[in-house]
Amino acid sequence: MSFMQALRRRWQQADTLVCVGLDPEPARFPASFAADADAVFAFNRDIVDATAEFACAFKPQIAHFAALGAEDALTRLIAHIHARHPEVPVILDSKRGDIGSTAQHYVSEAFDRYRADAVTVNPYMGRDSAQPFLDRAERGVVVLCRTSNPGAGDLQDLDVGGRPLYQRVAEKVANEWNGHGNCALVVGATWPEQLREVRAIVGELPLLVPGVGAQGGDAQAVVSNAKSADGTGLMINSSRAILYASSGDDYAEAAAAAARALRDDINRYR
Ligand SMILES: O=C(O)c1cc(=O)[nH]c(=O)n1[C@@H]1O[C@H](COP(=O)(O)O)[C@@H](O)[C@H]1O
Repeated sequence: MSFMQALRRRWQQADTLVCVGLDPEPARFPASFAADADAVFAFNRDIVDATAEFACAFKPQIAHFAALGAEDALTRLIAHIHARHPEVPVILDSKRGDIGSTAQHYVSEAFDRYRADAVTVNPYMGRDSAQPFLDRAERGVVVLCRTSNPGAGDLQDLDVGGRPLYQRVAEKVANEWNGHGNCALVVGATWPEQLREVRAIVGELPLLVPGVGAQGGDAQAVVSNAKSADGTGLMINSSRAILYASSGDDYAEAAAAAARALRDDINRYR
């Protein structure tokens, strides 16, 4: 099953638009992990098992693993998700983009080494840098459009022929890069107005929306501005607010409660 099929099925069957972000920071793990040599895997596994029923996708962020030399933990974590929660697709957040010959290696990294179902991609280098990802029709390609950070507008709002660059990115991806129907866009929850504009441009294209929780984005504003016509179309990501909901022994229950609360909050406005 392709990433897009799995995502749509998950939206319908589990009735959730929550993407659970997996951004390990060992300093924030509960004290019980201090002596665990495999803490990065074990903590994330527990979070995954506790939150899977509320998740339309999991999104491990690669730098959080690579900086710790924990690539092996990432490999095993994604394998664990596929084995135990095969209905929940995995988006590897690596924001790649390079000349085509190098991009091929990033494609292998995401899809063959880590076995992710989708990957985040930076469009700055243009179509040929994204093409090796786009060619893997069964995998998702989630392209940065209007990111959640305070400086997003520095480049993404630059005027390009009377329209901001991020709107051009949205148009290009929806109309030119999506030949295999495997594209999605990243638009931050911190920008409700831009979410509305992007939704108007891209029709039913799925949007990955990070920025609720720790970055302060508002779920109601996201849903009312950016849901698709059938009340889906969104992967609303929260990482730290779920992962570190409690630093006590109840970390897994607290993560599940946070994911459930976000799901319910989102569903109230769909
Ligand atoms: O591509 C992303 O996932 C992403 C894009 C963006 O515009 N903003 C953004 O925060 N992210 C990622 O989404 C996650 C947000 O984490 P929290 O702020 O803890 O929920 C991090 O892994 C970021 O790297």
